[in-house]
Amino acid sequence: MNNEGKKVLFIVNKYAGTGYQPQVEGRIVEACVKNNAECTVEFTQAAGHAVELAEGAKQQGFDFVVAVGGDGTINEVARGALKASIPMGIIPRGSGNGLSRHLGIPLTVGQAAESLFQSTVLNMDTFTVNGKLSLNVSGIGFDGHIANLFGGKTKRGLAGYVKLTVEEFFAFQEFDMEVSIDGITFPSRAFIVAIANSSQYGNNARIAPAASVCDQLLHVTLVKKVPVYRVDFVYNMFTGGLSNASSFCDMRAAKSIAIKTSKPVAFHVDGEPGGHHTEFEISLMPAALQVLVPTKALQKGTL
Ligand SMILES: Nc1ncnc2c1ncn2[C@@H]1O[C@H](COP(=O)(O)OP(=O)(O)OP(=O)(O)O)[C@@H](O)[C@H]1O
Repeated sequence: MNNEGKKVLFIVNKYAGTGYQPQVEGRIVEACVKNNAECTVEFTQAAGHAVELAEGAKQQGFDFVVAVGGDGTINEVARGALKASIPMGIIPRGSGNGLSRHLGIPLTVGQAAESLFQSTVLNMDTFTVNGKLSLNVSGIGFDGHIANLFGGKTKRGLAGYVKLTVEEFFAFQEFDMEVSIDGITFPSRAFIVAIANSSQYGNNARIAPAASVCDQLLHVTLVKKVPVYRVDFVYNMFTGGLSNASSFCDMRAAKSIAIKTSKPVAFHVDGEPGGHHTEFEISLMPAALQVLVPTKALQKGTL
């Protein structure tokens, strides 16, 4: 993609990940100057602000917007970009960076900013859970429970996330539900129902190794409560080895999913808390979002 003379709006969430470093702005400006792009940097003032900024960008003459933050910020920018029909790029600054890792976007600010100028626009699938946009991985059950607890904490980051997960693991139980996948309904019981567009939550935890963001399919993984001594399950998740061969996993591909649980269960959308529901309507939006991905990553054919 030739970005010579392009006008770019960078939308920065200073509170994403482990905090803001002033050199972030410098790296962004450097990459833009090097590539003759005209750059504007806006900092989000509150949750939800990134949606507004992205939505207004097209009218202000920007060619594309760039989310600088974690999966929550990327989700907000995508909501605005979808409404305005403007392409978006990503500079990952979150704690897990699931979507960015899947898309092959470099994890350092300088390299990610530079990669925007050697990129291709991919028409990426997205989906909604009860009307809320999801780009990466959403979940019902234990991961939703953790996201709802974690969302209320002021001190975030990977260490805090791991601590909370371990503390809550023993008390949280599997739940009963009725699952409808492309119109076929069956009873099931799970600890987590992960609905994946990309392959991973973040930090290379691949809950749906076969997932692609442009296969026009959702990948649902129903996960049983795994005993703590089964460290092989965690090992397999981090090495991309989870499959239907595991007695703890039931993995399916789908165009539409509906779930009814026997009691209210917590859910999350791209890691952001969604509250508790008993009915979940999951709808695919094929090829809906224009995302700048590194051309090199696209050529590998694994996105
Ligand atoms: N200025 C702001 N003040 C408070 N919250 C903000 C502000 N700007 C954005 N937010 C909110 O911060 C939340 C967390 O952002 P984000 O998900 O990008 O970071 P993270 O949680 O650290 O990363 P990840 O989701 O990858 O772990 C989002 O829900 C977003 O709405």
